[in-house]
Amino acid sequence: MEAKTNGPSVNAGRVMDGPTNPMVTPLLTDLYQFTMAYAYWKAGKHNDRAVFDLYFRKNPFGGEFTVFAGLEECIKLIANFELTEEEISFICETLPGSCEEGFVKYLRNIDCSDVEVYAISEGTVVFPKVPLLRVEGPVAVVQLLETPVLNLVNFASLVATNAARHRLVAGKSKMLLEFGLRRAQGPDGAISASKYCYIGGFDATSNVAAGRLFGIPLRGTHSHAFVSSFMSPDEILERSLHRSDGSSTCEDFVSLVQSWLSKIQWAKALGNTVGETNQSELAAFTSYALAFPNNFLALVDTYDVMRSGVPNFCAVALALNDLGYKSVGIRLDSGDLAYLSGEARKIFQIIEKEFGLPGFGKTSITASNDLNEETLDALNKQGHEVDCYGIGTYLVTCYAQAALGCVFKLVEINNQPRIKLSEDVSKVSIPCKKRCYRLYGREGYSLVDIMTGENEPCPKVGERILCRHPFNESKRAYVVPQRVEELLKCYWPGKSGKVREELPALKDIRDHCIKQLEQMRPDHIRRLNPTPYKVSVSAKLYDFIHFLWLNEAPVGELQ
Ligand SMILES: Nc1ncnc2c1ncn2[C@@H]1O[C@H](COP(=O)(O)OP(=O)(O)OP(=O)(O)O)[C@@H](O)[C@H]1O
Ligand SMILES: O=P(O)(O)OC[C@H]1O[C@H](OP(=O)(O)OP(=O)(O)O)[C@H](O)[C@@H]1O
Ligand SMILES: O=C(O)c1cccnc1
Ligand SMILES: [Mg+2]
Repeated sequence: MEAKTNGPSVNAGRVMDGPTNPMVTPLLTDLYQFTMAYAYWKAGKHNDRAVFDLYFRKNPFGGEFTVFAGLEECIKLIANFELTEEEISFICETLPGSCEEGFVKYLRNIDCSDVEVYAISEGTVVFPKVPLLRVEGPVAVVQLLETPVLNLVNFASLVATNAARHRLVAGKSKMLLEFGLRRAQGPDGAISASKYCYIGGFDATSNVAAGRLFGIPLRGTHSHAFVSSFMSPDEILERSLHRSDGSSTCEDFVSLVQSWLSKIQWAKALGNTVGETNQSELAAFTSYALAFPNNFLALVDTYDVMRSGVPNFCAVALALNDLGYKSVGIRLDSGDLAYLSGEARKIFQIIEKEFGLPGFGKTSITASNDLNEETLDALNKQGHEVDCYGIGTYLVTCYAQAALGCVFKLVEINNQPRIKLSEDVSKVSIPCKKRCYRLYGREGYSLVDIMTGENEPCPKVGERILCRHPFNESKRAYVVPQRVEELLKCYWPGKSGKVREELPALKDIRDHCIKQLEQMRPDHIRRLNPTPYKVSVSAKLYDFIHFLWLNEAPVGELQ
């Protein structure tokens, strides 16, 4: 998917590429956003100044943290938010009833030059109720943005969180490869998953288009088809291989491999356990090594991992070693990955000693096959020798949870705070245009996020501040922050004249995310029964929420 756009935007005097996916246009919204725009316009309300918060109510995957992602794409949408004549005609034909000419003129002129977007930096660890984006502007335009920005943030944050959770279970030292393209929900699901899994802490992807679009490292092995496509070593016609230093040429690499295989078969250290291996598999490995002598990695489970795949790999690796090449390793794609990785490791260590190959015991073992958080956790508990995981289906489809559930709620209009009530307290919105801070304690961990009204003084280092649960009167705590971080930064200044935050490079977003997770208190991010992170409001905002709540909630009458 090429990063094509409707053309660079000149909105607000800025030039910025459009979203990655050219389908992301102002029409990628729900019909009701356009019907409301028409009704606002009819009522002369379309330019009322509205403030909306984008937030979620519950962390995904039974956890207590979320990684925020998708911001760059939102800003690119906003920067390029203009309707073409064809799009305007389509909207007018589509709206129920007739569409007045004045509305057509209005649509011709809409853009986001008068919209302000404050957001938390992409890759930040975030929590329920805290706005990830605060979008302010003419109500009709901001409503049109609701659906696309939710679409751009929901999956991005969900899959980045899923990736981060896989990273936490796998541990820092393991290599994580995203293999999901074939199983993802369509092309955009796949491209998005590759991008946001990288942010969440994966090292590389197999998705070539994502590698090209975003500069994500590309990695891969080979498939069973490659192995089973060979019938016998006689098929290999070009058998010569230069030494790695170019000093000489081995004219018959196939025979060299065969001679190493028989040495392995006779090796006492291996207890004469290696019998006849599958020769078509050996042919496939030999052929792959001839193609990639510097990057030889073999999928060893096509026929029999221990009886054939591993000894065949070792024979080819030893032959490559004779010519000065270091092999990469093996991939296991079935069976008991804990057991097989342990057995393969033993063989590598024996070969290191028996044939004097320093480092061969550390040959890399990649595992794949329906892996997920649970299987990684089970492997850790059993003990294993896997160095690298290739993970597809469960990761990119977010199998454990279908959606994040971010919402976009009106919190102020024409400077009047608004609230949305609900029988379910967790669904009551937090009114007002707000500022949000993260307060850090003595040990360097963040203690609490606090939301305040826009004009309240900012919490200060060393000064005690009361942090209140937004809805539960008895839950409150004093905090003396050692560090205060303002969470919402200006990413699209509209006409405010403020300086726009730069959109960081993907690698920097990933580094930020990894650092954020390292700085979390471990009990917030553990898998089993994690501790909820505290999200609070200032005393003043608390009082105001409850004043507005009482004001808006009709008093019932008992009969
Ligand atoms: N030691 C282990 N502990 C827990 N789960 C494991 C372990 N080893 C492998 N698994 C998981 O068990 C499942 C095995 O799946 P399945 O039975 O479909 O595959 P298989 O029989 O190994 O291979 P295939 O049918 O593809 O040849 C996979 O999800 C895999 O990730
Ligand atoms: O298992 P996932 O996490 O989705 O990872 C990707 C899988 O895709 C490939 O094989 P594919 O599933 O296409 O075939 P196979 O299972 O029959 O090997 C690969 O060998 C992995 O098993
Ligand atoms: O490169 C691989 O091994 C790979 C890529 C995608 C899916 N399964 C495996
Ligand atoms: Mg599979």
